[in-house]
Amino acid sequence: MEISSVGVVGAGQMGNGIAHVFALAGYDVILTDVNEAALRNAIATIERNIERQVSRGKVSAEEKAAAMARITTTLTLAEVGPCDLIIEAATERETVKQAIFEDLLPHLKPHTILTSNTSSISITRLASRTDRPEKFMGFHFMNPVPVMQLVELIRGIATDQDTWDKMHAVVRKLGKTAASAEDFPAFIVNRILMPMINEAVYTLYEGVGSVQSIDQSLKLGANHPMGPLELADFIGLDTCLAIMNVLHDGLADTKYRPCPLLTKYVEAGWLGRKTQRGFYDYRGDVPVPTR
Ligand SMILES: CC(=O)CC(=O)SCCNC(=O)CCNC(=O)[C@H](O)C(C)(C)COP(=O)(O)OP(=O)(O)OC[C@H]1O[C@@H](n2cnc3c(N)ncnc32)[C@H](O)[C@@H]1OP(=O)(O)O
Ligand SMILES: NC(=O)C1=CN([C@@H]2O[C@H](COP(=O)(O)OP(=O)(O)OC[C@H]3O[C@@H](n4cnc5c(N)ncnc54)[C@H](OP(=O)(O)O)[C@@H]3O)[C@@H](O)[C@H]2O)C=CC1
Repeated sequence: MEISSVGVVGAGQMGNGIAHVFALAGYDVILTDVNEAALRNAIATIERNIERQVSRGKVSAEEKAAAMARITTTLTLAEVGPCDLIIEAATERETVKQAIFEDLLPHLKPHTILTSNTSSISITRLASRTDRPEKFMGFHFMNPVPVMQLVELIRGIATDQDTWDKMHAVVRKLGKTAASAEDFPAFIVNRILMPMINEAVYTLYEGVGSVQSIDQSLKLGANHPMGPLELADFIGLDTCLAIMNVLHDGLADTKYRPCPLLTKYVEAGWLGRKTQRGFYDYRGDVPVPTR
């Protein structure tokens, strides 16, 4: 069956980016969240980001209007159940994701494919709690979704070939490129990226460099578009810590232990850009390092 309707659960920075690219590619999108303000902010963000593409001549005004008209929002999770494809993009916590899939089960169509945008959590374990582990896989977009070319596709132990092929076809229709990963903690991108970010936080914690010198070193010395601390703030420090914990627990190797300074920032509620404060303070005109 052709996929035409897509349900996106969680309207944070990833959920809004995912809704954006699917709507522009011609899919009907229903976006849901537990938080009404998150839904309102998501629509405003999508509008702004597509307008940016219009102003750069990448998208026409007609395409923008058609894409915006394809997105609806709801606070009722059950309403996304009948979609052909569901992408869960809620907070990086296994209990949250399990509860979402459990609540969705009675409302699904028999053919509905379930996916998670998780950065690190076991696809096989999430799938095993549903009635369709063969129609379940990891569908991992990169941030910012409208800009980044890669989508990591993760095969759970039970994912069948038809589901796998269908998601590859969806990635092609989005104009993006798929990378295949087996289901081990944090898959490929975050298995490599997050220990680097964590090491940057240790470098700060041990006083080897300041926020500014660490970020400048990787930007000018290794040609990274963002420094690792700037990138951590961009991803969300809660998400970075959650991924490190999955690596640490799942691979049982002390080389993945999260830096205590990262934990401290998260405990303070300084989660990066989304809360206006992290390794930088974003409340003024320009970001100011907090250490
Ligand atoms: C944690 C996980 O599970 C996995 C992850 O996602 S890890 C994080 C992966 N992401 C990264 O590593 C991002 C690293 N940073 C970058 O690549 C760049 O800094 C960046 C692309 C985010 C911004 O690039 P920049 O050159 O500083 O900014 P800017 O010039 O404003 O933007 C570049 C282009 O993207 C567009 N853009 C930026 N954000 C956008 C958005 N949200 N929506 C639409 N377009 C956007 C801009 O309009 C611009 O388009 P043109 O090329 O047509 O001019
Ligand atoms: N940030 C990144 O760079 C990337 C993140 N990811 C992954 O994407 C997912 C989302 O991350 P991100 O968008 O950054 O996180 P955000 O914190 O920006 O957004 C998460 C959203 O999910 C909402 N939410 C929480 N519980 C539920 C629920 N039960 N039902 C519906 N919505 C819920 C939150 O609401 P509230 O705020 O009220 O709790 C919030 O609006 C995570 O799994 C993350 O690991 C993947 C790639 C990159």
